[in-house]
Amino acid sequence: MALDTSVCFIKLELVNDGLEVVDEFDVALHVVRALDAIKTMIVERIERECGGSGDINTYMSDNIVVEILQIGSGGDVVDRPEDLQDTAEVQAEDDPLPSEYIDSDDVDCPVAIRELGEEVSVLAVFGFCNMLTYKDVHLLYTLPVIGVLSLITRPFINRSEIFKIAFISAIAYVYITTLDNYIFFKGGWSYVPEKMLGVIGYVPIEEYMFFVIQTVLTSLWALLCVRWSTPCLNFNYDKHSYQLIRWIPITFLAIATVVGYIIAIPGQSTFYLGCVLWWVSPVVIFMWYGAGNFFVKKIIPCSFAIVVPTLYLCWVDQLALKQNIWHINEKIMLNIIYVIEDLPLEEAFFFFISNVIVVLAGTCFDKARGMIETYTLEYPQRFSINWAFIRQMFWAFVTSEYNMLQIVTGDIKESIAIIAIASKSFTAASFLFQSGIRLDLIILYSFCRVTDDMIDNEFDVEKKKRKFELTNNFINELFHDRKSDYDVGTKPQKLNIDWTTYESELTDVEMSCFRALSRIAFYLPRKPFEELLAGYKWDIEGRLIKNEDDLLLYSTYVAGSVGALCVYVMMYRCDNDKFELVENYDYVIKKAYQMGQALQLVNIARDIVTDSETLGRCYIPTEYMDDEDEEVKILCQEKKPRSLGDKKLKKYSTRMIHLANKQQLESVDAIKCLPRETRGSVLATTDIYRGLVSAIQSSPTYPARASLSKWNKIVIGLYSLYIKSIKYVI
Ligand SMILES: CC(C)=CCC/C(C)=C/CC/C(C)=C/CC/C(C)=C/[C@@H]1[C@@H](COP(=O)(O)OP(=O)(O)O)[C@]1(C)CC/C=C(\C)CC/C=C(\C)CCC=C(C)C
Repeated sequence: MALDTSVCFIKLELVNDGLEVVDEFDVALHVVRALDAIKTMIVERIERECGGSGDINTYMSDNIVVEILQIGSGGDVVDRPEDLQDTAEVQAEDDPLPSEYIDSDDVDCPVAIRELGEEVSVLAVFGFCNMLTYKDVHLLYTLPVIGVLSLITRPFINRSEIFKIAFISAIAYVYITTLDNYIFFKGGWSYVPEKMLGVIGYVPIEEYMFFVIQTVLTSLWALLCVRWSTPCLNFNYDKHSYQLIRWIPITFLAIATVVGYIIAIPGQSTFYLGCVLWWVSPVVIFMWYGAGNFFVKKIIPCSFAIVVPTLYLCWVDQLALKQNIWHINEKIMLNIIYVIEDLPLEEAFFFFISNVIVVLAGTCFDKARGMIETYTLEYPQRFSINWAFIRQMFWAFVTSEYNMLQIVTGDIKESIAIIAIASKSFTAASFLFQSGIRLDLIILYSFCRVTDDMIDNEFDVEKKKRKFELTNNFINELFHDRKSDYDVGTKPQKLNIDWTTYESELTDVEMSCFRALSRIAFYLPRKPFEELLAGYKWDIEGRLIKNEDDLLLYSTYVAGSVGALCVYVMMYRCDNDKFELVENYDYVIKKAYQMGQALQLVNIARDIVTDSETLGRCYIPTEYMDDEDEEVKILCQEKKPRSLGDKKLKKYSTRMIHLANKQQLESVDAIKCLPRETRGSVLATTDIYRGLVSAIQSSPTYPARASLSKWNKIVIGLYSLYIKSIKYVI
């Protein structure tokens, strides 16, 4: 066995009123504690000499090996540490063993012990084998976990998340550094110098690294746990319960601060617990004030975000304690409860509470961002790393939701319900975007959906026309002050829309979608909405599609326009304000139109049968048909698409799919021009939708309404998000 031998001197003093052993040299004490043989011998010796009984805790260490070569007896003091500094063999040859020599079965290195009346001293040469250092703990147990989490969270990391993690790490660093130095200074923790890179103040360098490492690790994990819900769904508008949830925990935390301060007496068993309580509670009080209600609404994902890293870090800590990398002074702990072997309650509590702080700090950030994204009019600053935005974040954090208009969240809830029912694919895809983009895409989707349904599902032609007129008026009112087709605003403004006409003629759900759109319309251009309406008009008039130019024009109206609007959402809501100035903006918008066309072509290729059967519509270019009049009659009047036969239906759909593929191929590279954080998600969204192509083509007959299984959507989505997108993000 390869041994890295060292010499150390251990002094054990017998305290007069008992036989307590006081350590002066921590490292050596670890050795003593690690060795049953030494413990037994010392206790026997103490009992023989002093008539008392010793109580020395024993910790068997896997990686410290010791052989006891020499023991001083009575006044015969062995005082030659130099002799022992060489090697065990030299020591053994030079000095014949005294009678008290203890031969231990399971140790390899020499130890000499001497006694000085009431004082027992141990001179020990011990060896470390395969010993972990604090640096190794990071290299083996914390940094690889961060590496894995970074890979998993890569598509969801944006400037805002980086800013959040950096901000929390900086605060945690300053805050915990002070506490840690204080506890080390008061002797609460000690460490083995050989196992550290060095010390700054009272704290090892690796410990400073640990503050940041823990914050990053827990924040990345928390991101995976908590990012899936739209922030405004976690707002509490009930003032009474809001105040209870806010003040009851704050009262307890205030008491904990005072109690912690009182019991944090250096050298006492309550010192560690007291320090943690009085240091940590005030900061939790501050965060709970602004985000406690938000946290409670997300209690399940937040708990998961706290508990998993806490358990993991406890396990790593126990490992390090076992390896004697650091040591907690038993005198400053209650010493009653050990969570698991070697791990005292206070230590586990320290990890728990520090993770609570990290997750709660993230929640504060998410709540503030949620307020800003939901109440754009009240919080007009876009994300930017500057004082104006940070100030806005602070006000959004301290503001109680019940003081804000609840109808805003009500409208968003309606929009979420609409997308959830109408499209599983878009619902799933929406979760791939960060919360602000997700929210506005959902608002956009539901507006498009309800207006499209007004045309498709309304069988009374007059009513249909009236609803179209209302929508047209609404768009005109919304964009009346725009100077050009693609003119957009950068700051939200109060709108002068007379809602009474709409309220009397639209359903509640439609009203919600109209109101929700009106709140985000300031940064959207007018033209794509006009095109969308042109597409609806096409449908109302039952206009036929004569050729591929017509097909592309119709697709531009109903879907290209949507693609362009999606780009505006992503540009405005992304976490990079430079996107206002992107040079090739026109190019991206043109390509977004093309991508929209590609998806609409897939949609038409899939829905030949349902469009005919349910709506009496035909989007197949009539130039494809062998007998135009006959086939249009079958599809639009008789509504019997199957009578065309599978072969023909497949032929038409295949031609349209070819056109879709061409549009998709020509546009997909423009994804590179979108904000980085959205690229993977856009690719996944469009790929999931385009997955319908293989569903249509793999069916031997023309399917009624081809769809993808949930599993297939997941596989395509993950592949696009993690693998295919690499080309577009680097
Ligand atoms: C992730 C997410 C929530 C996205 C929302 C996108 C959005 C706002 C879609 C609107 C959909 C809609 C209802 C439009 C009305 C007209 C219509 C029916 C269009 C067809 C959509 C299909 O939806 P669905 O399957 O639910 O329709 P039916 O049940 O058949 O009635 C369309 C096929 C249009 C879809 C088009 C897009 C989502 C645009 C895609 C383009 C981009 C995201 C831009 C990419 C950018 C570059 C630079 C390439």
